[in-house]
Amino acid sequence: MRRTHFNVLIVGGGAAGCVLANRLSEDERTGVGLVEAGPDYGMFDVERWPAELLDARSAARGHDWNPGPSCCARARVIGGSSAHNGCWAMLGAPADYDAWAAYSGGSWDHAALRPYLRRAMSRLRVRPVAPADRTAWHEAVIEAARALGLPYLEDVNAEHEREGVGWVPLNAVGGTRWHTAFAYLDPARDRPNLQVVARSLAVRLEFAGDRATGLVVAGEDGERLLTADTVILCCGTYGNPPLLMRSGVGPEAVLRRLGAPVLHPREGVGENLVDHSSLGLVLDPLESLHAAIPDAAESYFAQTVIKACSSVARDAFWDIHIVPSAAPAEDAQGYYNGPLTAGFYVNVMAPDARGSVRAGSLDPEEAPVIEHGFFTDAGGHDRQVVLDGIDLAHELARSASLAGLAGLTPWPAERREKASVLADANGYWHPVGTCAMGPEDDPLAVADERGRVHGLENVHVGDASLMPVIPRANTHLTTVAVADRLGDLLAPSVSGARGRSEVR
Ligand SMILES: Cc1cc2nc3c(=O)[nH]c(=O)nc-3n(C[C@H](O)[C@H](O)[C@H](O)COP(=O)(O)OP(=O)(O)OC[C@H]3O[C@@H](n4cnc5c(N)ncnc54)[C@H](O)[C@@H]3O)c2cc1C
Repeated sequence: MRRTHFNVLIVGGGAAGCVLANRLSEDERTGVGLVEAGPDYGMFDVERWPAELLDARSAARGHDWNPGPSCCARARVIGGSSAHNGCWAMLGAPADYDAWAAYSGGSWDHAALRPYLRRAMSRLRVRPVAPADRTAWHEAVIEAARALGLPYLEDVNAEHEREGVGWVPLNAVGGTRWHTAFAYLDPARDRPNLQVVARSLAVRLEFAGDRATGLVVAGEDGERLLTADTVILCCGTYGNPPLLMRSGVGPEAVLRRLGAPVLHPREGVGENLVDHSSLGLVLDPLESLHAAIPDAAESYFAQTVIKACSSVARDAFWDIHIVPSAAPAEDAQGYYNGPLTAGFYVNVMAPDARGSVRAGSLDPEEAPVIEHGFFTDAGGHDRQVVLDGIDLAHELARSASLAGLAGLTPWPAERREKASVLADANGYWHPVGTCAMGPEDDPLAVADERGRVHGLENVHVGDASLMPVIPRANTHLTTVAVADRLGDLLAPSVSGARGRSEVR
């Protein structure tokens, strides 16, 4: 029988949602609902799952929420963006996680997260790029970086390593993207106390005072109400603020403009958006590169990473990721079917700039208004970092091992100007922070160290939007670790054994 009341309702079945669904349904007395706007293709099965979501070699775009700029991509499917991402399994520097202590009364730091990060790597079956898959392009990148004095990193995630070049670890089993729906949801699917409510768009939360009583969802049969003792928001960095705003929680002026009820004003909702900003250095693939990679679509597009320190690095650890790429161009539909391209993508890993996410309207299908604010920091720190990275990318391209594979295209000096950097800016697909953890008196903070939204009794945030500081890494592993730890922190208080209400 399909339930309509749950002890815990997890809203958003993405990377974090799948982890929390697993962890909180371990207690068979806890009725858990997992609401997902997109489809659920069920247990891992090569026949049932769309090939593009299984193919780990490139990020897939066929399940995107809204057509639009690549930097706003996010997937609408069980597994969320973990089901279409690049499978890079990277960790931040210990200092990144230690910086969370200031936002959590000391309870989140590297020591607290470390076991969860390690567990995420094991559950997601992280493995190195197999020697047989390594392309001549990426072998040449390693040689070029070493020639410039960057150390070769046997393990790009080793905690003591500060800079260097190495092969990227991937959460892939063979060529299959091993995302959180397979790693976390599948092992829990048979539990009678867990129900996946797919193709159901969360419209708004219903409140009685400070307590959420339920969630209105829109599905194929129209709108219906799901009730819950506790709600955990896992709609992602772009999805949580619009849902809260439609529900009457957010900056008062924004709620009024939207025409939403002003139930729980909270200025930080949707603020503090941060992603790793980036610029590209496009190269001209030479005949030798075409010959070396006759079918680029058959290989992992991004196999190596260069971690480097800029001239304004704030500690001894990298603040730049350079992603070397030799891959087919993206076509208009977002599929990688075009001719071979080559280049370096330079990413600012500890950016100062901040942006925001707002609901576009009260219509839950309308795309959110996303302002990344890339390179808008007043001090110009982020621009300096990216230009240092672009300089390094030029040096790499000129090196003996790469110059024979791809030619430099013009990069005129005007491109260093602020206006040009702003116009060319892109992201790295790692948005975090729009429902950030922090003390109640911090206007930018939205949730406490247990993810509970300030001012609300039973609404929590459980995903990437909770991160108060972006790690110097791709964000999937950290998101999974955050959700896993929240699972431990919240399990006792959400347990159905507490008898607040029966699962019906
Ligand atoms: C193209 C791309 C490539 C990436 N590559 C990498 C990589 O290689 N390595 C890495 O570490 N990280 C990568 N990332 C980032 C990583 O995937 C994210 O950090 C991670 O998925 C964030 O998890 P989340 O749970 O916060 O959000 P998501 O995984 O996005 O999950 C949110 C879920 O909520 C659902 N949802 C949203 N709104 C609603 C609503 N109103 N009602 C119901 N459901 C809703 C969505 O459909 C989705 O399933 C990439 C991201 C993208 C977009």
